[in-house]
Amino acid sequence: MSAIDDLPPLRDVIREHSLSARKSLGQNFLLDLNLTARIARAAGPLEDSTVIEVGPGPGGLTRALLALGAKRVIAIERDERALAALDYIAKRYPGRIEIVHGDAQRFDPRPLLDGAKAKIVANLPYNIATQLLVDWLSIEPWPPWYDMMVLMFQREVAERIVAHEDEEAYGRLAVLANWRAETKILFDISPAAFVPQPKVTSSVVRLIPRAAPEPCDRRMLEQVAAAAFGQRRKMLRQSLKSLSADPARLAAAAGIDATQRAETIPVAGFVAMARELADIRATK
Ligand SMILES: C[S@@+](CC[C@H](N)C(=O)[O-])C[C@H]1O[C@@H](n2cnc3c(N)ncnc32)[C@H](O)[C@@H]1O
Repeated sequence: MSAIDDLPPLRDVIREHSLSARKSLGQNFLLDLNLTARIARAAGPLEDSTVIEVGPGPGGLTRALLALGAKRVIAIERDERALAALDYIAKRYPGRIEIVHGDAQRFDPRPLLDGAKAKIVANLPYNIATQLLVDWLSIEPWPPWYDMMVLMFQREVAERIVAHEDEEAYGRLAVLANWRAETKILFDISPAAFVPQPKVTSSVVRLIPRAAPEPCDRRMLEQVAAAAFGQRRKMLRQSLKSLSADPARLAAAAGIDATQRAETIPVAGFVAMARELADIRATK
């Protein structure tokens, strides 16, 4: 019997289904059900929730979500071998889990949600984790179809998500993430908890989408952040040249001193510059 349910230990499931981890699928399995329960609990009370899980693998996190009362888990998995393995969970929690075979990068859960908000909870495959997050933060129209994300990343990526100005990890990802969501690193998980062990520590990050982020065109924001951080050691009057013939004026119109560098500008400053850029483009 396991720590959270009456199902077999994950090591037995992996052995029975020959689920040796594949690097190409970013597979590092978390076999400690106390830890998967800690991640599931970080998503708050689950009783009325529909949870989207990316990459359930042998099902450690899936089991925790269901044991803690998630009303429904929609799990999308690319690895066919894992689909067969997950059957034991479907039998234990009839009607509460839907397993979708496919690529999370092409998966739109909206038709399955009937307008209700979901939570995204996942130990993401590290090779596509950042891109998945950017896609979820770029959803239009905003607010999106989820009301919370609890996601595991490599520690270094987690730091780039939650960073603020004047911090080393501050960059394009933090601007997008903190513009659209409240972000927080909740706790770390050591490499020793995974099979196989990754080289680096992982962190669980919670993102709660803002209902009304400061209005601006997301693509303009991305362009300003890309130009400014593309030359992060340069002053804005230099780094924004690719966007505007008069970058000092663009910054000044947004209330920003163009002798500053990208890393010192808060998200609100990027938003103000994105609005000015949109105005300049509109009057051209
Ligand atoms: C880091 S493992 C996590 C497995 C499990 N949730 C756990 O915590 O032990 C990532 C999982 O994502 C799956 N995966 C990889 N690429 C995927 C994709 N594009 N779409 C859906 N699942 C994917 C892998 O097969 C693997 O099961």
